[in-house]
Amino acid sequence: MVGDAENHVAGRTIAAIASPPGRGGVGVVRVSGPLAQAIGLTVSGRGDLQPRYCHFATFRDSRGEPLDQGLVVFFPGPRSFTGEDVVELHGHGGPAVLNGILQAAFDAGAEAAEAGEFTRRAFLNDRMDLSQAEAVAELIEADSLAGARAALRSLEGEFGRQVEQLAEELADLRVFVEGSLDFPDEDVDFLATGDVDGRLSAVRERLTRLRERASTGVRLSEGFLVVLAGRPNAGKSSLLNCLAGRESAIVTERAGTTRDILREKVALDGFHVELADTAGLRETDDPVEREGVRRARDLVERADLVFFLVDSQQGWTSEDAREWGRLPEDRRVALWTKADLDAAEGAPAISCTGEPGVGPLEEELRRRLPLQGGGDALGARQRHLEVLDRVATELASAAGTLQNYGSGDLVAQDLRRAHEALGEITGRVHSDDLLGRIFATFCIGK
Ligand SMILES: Nc1nc2c(c(=O)[nH]1)N(C=O)[C@@H](CNc1ccc(C(=O)N[C@@H](CCC(=O)O)C(=O)O)cc1)CN2
Ligand SMILES: Nc1nc2c(ncn2[C@@H]2O[C@H](COP(=O)(O)OP(=O)(O)OP(=O)(O)O)[C@@H](O)[C@H]2O)c(=O)[nH]1
Ligand SMILES: [Mg+2]
Repeated sequence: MVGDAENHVAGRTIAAIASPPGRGGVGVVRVSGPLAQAIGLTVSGRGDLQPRYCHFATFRDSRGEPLDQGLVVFFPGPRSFTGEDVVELHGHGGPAVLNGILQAAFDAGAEAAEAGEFTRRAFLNDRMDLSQAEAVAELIEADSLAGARAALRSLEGEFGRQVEQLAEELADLRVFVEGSLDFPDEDVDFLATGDVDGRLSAVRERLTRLRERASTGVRLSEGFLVVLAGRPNAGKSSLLNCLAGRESAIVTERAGTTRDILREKVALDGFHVELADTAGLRETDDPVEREGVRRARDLVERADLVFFLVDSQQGWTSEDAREWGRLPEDRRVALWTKADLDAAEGAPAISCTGEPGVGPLEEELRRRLPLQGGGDALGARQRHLEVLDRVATELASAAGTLQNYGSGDLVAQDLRRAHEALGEITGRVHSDDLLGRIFATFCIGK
């Protein structure tokens, strides 16, 4: 299905509390759809609403009982967030008041908005493409300024424009390659004359660059998972506490203290790093500890980085060697602990209680995690990376075929698939199912 406004008949008028639950200075009930203006008039008791103007009013319920003093704003479509008539009722930010105002809007003809429905309407009414709609959610979810900036770049349309540009270049290439298929008997090698090869490499390079910017954006919002693993008593929980700056995990001199996974978030260069303390790795008959070890091994598989802690007083044992061997090779870093007690060599050494502190661990984090590139990151989601990877695979296949003087048909097919996949990012090509999955993750009122 192709996303255009005709597909969307805005019959229903929707309403929801747009501000977060809880209490705040001000709270907003937002209404969108054909009845918005009438609802604004009814709830505010006013005779008229000047477009895009803040009116002071007393909001009343359907029996005429006063609910709140507030401000009402009317945005006639299409110059509104959703592209439809929108009314905002700004009241005091408490649950009783806002639920009362929302109920008054329902009584005047509105229906409850679904999660993300305002933004979904903005998309369906061509106010924004899908990457922008998703950036709205990224922006709201951002809890670092770097993450918010990346989301804003995408909200302003930067991601969508980059994708569209790639799509146009692919469209040109397709036209050329498909055109050449109509002259199979010509002597001239059409694919060679049009520099299809060169143009394709240029597109692939831009795609790689875009993938990097989007992947940094995903990282900014999702952060990194760093697992502290090691044999019992290595000092994992002490390290977690020290990095978190609070006594999060129980620390004792007994081996096998930790069983559950404990998580603490820290910030590093604008990125979130989630540190996970785990049960000491060993074979044991204790069923509780065994479950802890199982969970630790599971988590290691999902980690971006695993620190394997080794007690420098104990030295590197055969058990350490065995556990180290089970860790993912490309994501493991050995770390001597308790360096205040014993000088260790070979791997970076840290101490939670004395010299050299935990600086060497931070150095390793900076060395091993891709923390750079935040400056031009684009707010994006895992879904976008998957699409870009699919596009890259198709284009790699096209390039391979070209290099081997393979059939133009195959090249055309790969280009078509790549081109179509790109459309899933901006929503040029979308299904109701895709929209359903995307907007279900939004909050009500967004
Ligand atoms: N009170 C309030 N604050 C808000 C929002 C809102 O809906 N209400 N937003 C909701 O997310 C964000 C702002 N986004 C908005 C985007 C477009 C339009 C809008 O009316 N656009 C018209 C007019 C543009 C103009 O005058 O330049 C348009 O695009 O035609 C409004 C809000 C953040 N702050
Ligand atoms: N001197 C010194 N002692 C430490 C340091 N880190 C941990 N310890 C001690 O080592 C012992 C074990 O520390 P934990 O942090 O509980 O070790 P763990 O790896 O979490 O152990 P399990 O949960 O049993 O797997 C405790 O007595 C800590 O006080 C350190 O940097 N210096
Ligand atoms: Mg522990």
